Amino acid sequence: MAFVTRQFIRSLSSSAALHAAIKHVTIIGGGLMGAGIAQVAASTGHSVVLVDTSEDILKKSAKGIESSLKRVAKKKFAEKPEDGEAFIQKILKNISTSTDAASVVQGTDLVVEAIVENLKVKQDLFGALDKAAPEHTIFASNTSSLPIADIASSTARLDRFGGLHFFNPVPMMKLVEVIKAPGTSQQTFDSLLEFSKALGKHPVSCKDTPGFIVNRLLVPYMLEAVRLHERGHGSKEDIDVAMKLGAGYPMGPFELLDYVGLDTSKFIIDGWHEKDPDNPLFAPSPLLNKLVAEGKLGKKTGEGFYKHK
Ligand SMILES: CC(=O)CC(=O)SCCNC(=O)CCNC(=O)[C@H](O)C(C)(C)COP(=O)(O)OP(=O)(O)OC[C@H]1O[C@@H](n2cnc3c(N)ncnc32)[C@H](O)[C@@H]1OP(=O)(O)O
Ligand SMILES: NC(=O)C1=CN([C@@H]2O[C@H](COP(=O)(O)OP(=O)(O)OC[C@H]3O[C@@H](n4cnc5c(N)ncnc54)[C@H](O)[C@@H]3O)[C@@H](O)[C@H]2O)C=CC1
Repeated sequence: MAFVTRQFIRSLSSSAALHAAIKHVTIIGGGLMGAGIAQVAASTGHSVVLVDTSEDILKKSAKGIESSLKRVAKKKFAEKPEDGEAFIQKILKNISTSTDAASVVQGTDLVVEAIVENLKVKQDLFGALDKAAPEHTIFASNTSSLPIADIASSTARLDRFGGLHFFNPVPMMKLVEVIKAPGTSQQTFDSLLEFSKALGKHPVSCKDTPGFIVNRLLVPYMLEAVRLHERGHGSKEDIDVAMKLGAGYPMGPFELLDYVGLDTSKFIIDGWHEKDPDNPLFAPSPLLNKLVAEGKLGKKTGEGFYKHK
C-alpha cells in the first residue's frame, strides 16, 4: 500500500514537474502568429518574452495584443466593464519584449519560433539559439509547411525539438497540431501536448509530413480557388460567397488567403512546388505571384485580393 502511495505521489509529482517545466516561454517573431501565441500564453499564466527584429515592430505587436485582449474582455466582462481593464493589465504584465533572442533564451523553458516561412532563416535562428539556451529548453517551430526535421538539423538538440502549429487568429482557433519529428523524444512530445492543453487548446498529433494535416488540405483548396478564378470560371466574390453559403466555411478562400497573408501562402506553395514540381495541386499561381510582387500581402498590408480598412 505504502509502495502504491509512493508510486502514486511520484507519478503526480512527475506530471506536475512536466507542467512546471514549461512556465517561461520565448516567442520569436511578433507578427500575426507570434503576437497571438504570446497573448494566449500570457493569458494562461505563462511568463512570456516576445522577440522581434525592431522596437517598432514590437510596439505594433503589443498594440495588436492589447486590442485583441479588449475584444476578449468586452465579452468576458460585459456586465462589469470596469473589471475588464484590470484583466487586460494583469495579462500584459506577463509579457516583456526584446530584440535580442540569444540573451533572453537563457532563462526559458520553451522557444516557439514564428518568423518568416524560410528554411535558411529559421535554421540560422535556431543554430544561434542552440548555443545560448539551457540544456532543458525545448525548441518548437510554428512553421506552416517546412519539415521540422530540416529546421531542427541546425541544432544539436533533435530530441528536444518539435512542431507546435497554431492557427490564425490564435486567440480564437482551438486547434494546435503537435508534430513529432523522427528525432523528437517522447518526453518532448508529451511536454508539447501538455503545454497546448495548458493554453486551453485542443492538440492533435501529427507526423512530420508536408503541411501536417490542416494545411495539406487547406492550402491546395485555396490555390484551386485562385486557379478557378484565373481561368475566368468565377469572380472572387462569387467563389467566396459560394464556399461560405454552400460549404459552411466561415470565410471564403480569397478572404482566408488575405487573412493568412499572401506572402506566407506563396512561401508555402513555392516550397512544395520545388520539392514536387509535377503535382498540379502545388503549381504556382501567376495572380498570387503578381499581388505579392506588388506588396499586396493581404489584411496585414491593407490590400491583397481585397482592400481592407
Ligand atoms: C496558414 C496556416 O499555417 C494555418 C492557418 O492558420 S490557416 C487559417 C485558419 N483560420 C481560419 O480558417 C479562420 C476562418 N475564420 C473564422 O474562423 C472566423 O471568420 C473568425 C474567427 C476569424 C472571425 O469570426 P467572424 O464571426 O467572421 O468575425 P467576428 O464577428 O469579427 O469575430 C467573431 C468572434 O471572434 C472574436 N475575435 C475574432 N478575432 C479575434 C482576435 N484576433 N482576438 C480576439 N477575439 C477575436 C470576436 O471578438 C468575435 O467575438 P463575439 O462573436 O463573441 O463577439
Ligand atoms: N499567417 C498564418 O495564418 C499562419 C502562419 N504560420 C507560420 O507562422 C510563421 C509566422 O507567420 P506570420 O506570423 O503570419 O508572419 P508575419 O510576417 O506576420 O510575422 C513574422 C515576424 O517575424 C519577424 N522576424 C523575421 N525574421 C526574424 C528573426 N530572425 N528574428 C526575430 N523576428 C523575425 C518579422 O519581423 C515579423 O514581425 C511562418 O512560419 C508561417 O508559415 C502558421 C500558422 C498560420
